[in-house]
Amino acid sequence: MLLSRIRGPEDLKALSEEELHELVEELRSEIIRVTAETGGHLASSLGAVELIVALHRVFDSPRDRILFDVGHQAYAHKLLTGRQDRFHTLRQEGGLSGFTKVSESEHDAITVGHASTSLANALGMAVARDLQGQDHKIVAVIGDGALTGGMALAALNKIGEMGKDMLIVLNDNEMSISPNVGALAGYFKTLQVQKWVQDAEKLGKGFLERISPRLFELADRAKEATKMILHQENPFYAWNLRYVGPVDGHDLKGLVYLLEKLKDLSGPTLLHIVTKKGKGYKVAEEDPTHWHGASPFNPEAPTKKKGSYTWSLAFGDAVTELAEREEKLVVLTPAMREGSGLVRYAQTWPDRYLDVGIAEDVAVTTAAGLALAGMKPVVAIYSTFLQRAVDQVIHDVAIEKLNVVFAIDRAGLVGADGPTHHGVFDLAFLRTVPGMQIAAPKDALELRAMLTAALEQNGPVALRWPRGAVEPAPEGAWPECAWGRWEVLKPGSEVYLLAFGKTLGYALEAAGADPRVGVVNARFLKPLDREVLAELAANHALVTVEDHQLAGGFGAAVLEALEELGLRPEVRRLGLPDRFTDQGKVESLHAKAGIDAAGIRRALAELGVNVNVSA
Ligand SMILES: CC(=O)c1sc(CCOP(=O)(O)OP(=O)(O)O)c(C)[n+]1Cc1cnc(C)nc1N
Ligand SMILES: [Mg+2]
Repeated sequence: MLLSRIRGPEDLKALSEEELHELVEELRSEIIRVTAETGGHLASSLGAVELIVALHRVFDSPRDRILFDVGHQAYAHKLLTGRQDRFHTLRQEGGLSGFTKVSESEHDAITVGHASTSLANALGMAVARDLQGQDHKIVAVIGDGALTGGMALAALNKIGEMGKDMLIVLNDNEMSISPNVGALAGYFKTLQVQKWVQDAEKLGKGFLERISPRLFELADRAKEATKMILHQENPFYAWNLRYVGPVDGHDLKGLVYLLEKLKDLSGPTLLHIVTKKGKGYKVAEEDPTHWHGASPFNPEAPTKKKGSYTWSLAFGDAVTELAEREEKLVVLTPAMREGSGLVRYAQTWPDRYLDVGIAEDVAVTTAAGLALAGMKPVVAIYSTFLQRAVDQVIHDVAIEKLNVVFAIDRAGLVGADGPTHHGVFDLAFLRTVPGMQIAAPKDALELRAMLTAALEQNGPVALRWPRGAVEPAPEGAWPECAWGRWEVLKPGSEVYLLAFGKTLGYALEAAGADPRVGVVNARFLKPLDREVLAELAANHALVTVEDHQLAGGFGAAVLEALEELGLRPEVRRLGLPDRFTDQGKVESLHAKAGIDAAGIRRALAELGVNVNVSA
């Protein structure tokens, strides 16, 4: 295996052109083999293999800095930079990250997982290089999806003004997770007309010249004229970038040739390459959305396994039904149609569906505009990605008390994607916002009840639910919601478990049938149900449990309320400690954090209540 001879990118320099092509094939096979076991971002990484081989052939990492936006397409980069032996641990607890990570390798220039950060990082590194009199190269690889993010475009604006030496490679596969959206994506397609012209030119050049040099000359002029027209609108020129492309992102020889030519040019250059997401693996090429984030699969007979019914689908079914009778409902997503369970909704209500691209800030403020104009917007957004729009929540939605509903998916620890994707900070930044109401349904039926009630509130509402499976609610079921009220599910004589969201299951398991331990579905964090809290706190110890950072979370809110109520029961707070939680299976991460049933029982024991496990 040629790949096994590659201990680092320097080993690529000695390979022949033929060996480089052989290496590309071996990399693809290894990516498929391992991702089939671990799951991961298969299609994106398959599409970037030639580019990554060419980059490491031409540039000198780690002296030269190669940045990958999102970092999910960088499996070949990991394999070429000394991590083959650990590649099988990809996305596992204690294993390699699924993204680039500075602490993992000197070849990983940035720690990522959220999109659109590579260009500002590259700008900072270029300014630092020049201030320190260094002369290494800086390359940022950014996808067409990531380029829909505002911070990427804003960084381009500054990069163009400063004119710093760097190479930006736009990896254009016309895909985000679902097909890419936005005017730029449409424009890129027209530029690809050029690529088509180039390909046709390659085919027709000799033929035309033989037939009629005059005809060839006319065709050549027509091509140049087309390019001029296209280039005139080329926004990259407006950003003072040298634009090169579009070129075939799988033509290894052509890429190496171009990168050699471009690497020493002064100023910022944008190389636009066109790739096929999922390249080299038929099922992934045919359905790059499904194979974007692949679950473990049989590489010999890859099938699209029908997953379990999830919270995302429960939300998607609910809004799809609700839109029937709620004509002002509009659902927005920042590029997460599949992840937020919105495929059915988007097909059923296309006029009331908005995918704004990877632009969470735009999603929230567009929702504000919709609300100001009399509509009922629901922003479907992952907890971790909502972090991108905190100011928009405060400034554009909350100050005017707009009724925007935030349907927060992936709340809590999410597993293999690790610290860049865990949704564990939203309660802390949301509950400080005046007028924001926050709730977590215990099941799909309660989600429906809360969703309908949320759309009638005066002001913003955040509903949050975890990644994972849930029992479906009966179609057409729209129960009432006792808004703001907690639900005592089990009485207890000595202590009450106040569980928020996902941890309710653990609390019920921990309490078992022990008569001393009560369990509350503390489904409202803001407003807290102070009436029930005061009643329970009067003569019981309390244990709060949440799948969120302890700092600023549900337990903190309970402590603050107890202080305001002048009550001092014994309290234990269970949640995530003040550090980032690494990747791993969610159940294992919950056990490590002590928010599972065993952890809750340990807290009960500290309070003198040893639950009989067999009870
Ligand atoms: C991994 C992850 O969370 C991905 S990968 C991806 C599509 C990126 O498209 P791009 O064209 O840049 O790359 P491609 O896959 O090669 O086509 C999205 C939207 N996400 C979710 C997402 C959403 N929002 C933000 C801020 N960051 C991320 N990472
Ligand atoms: Mg893309």
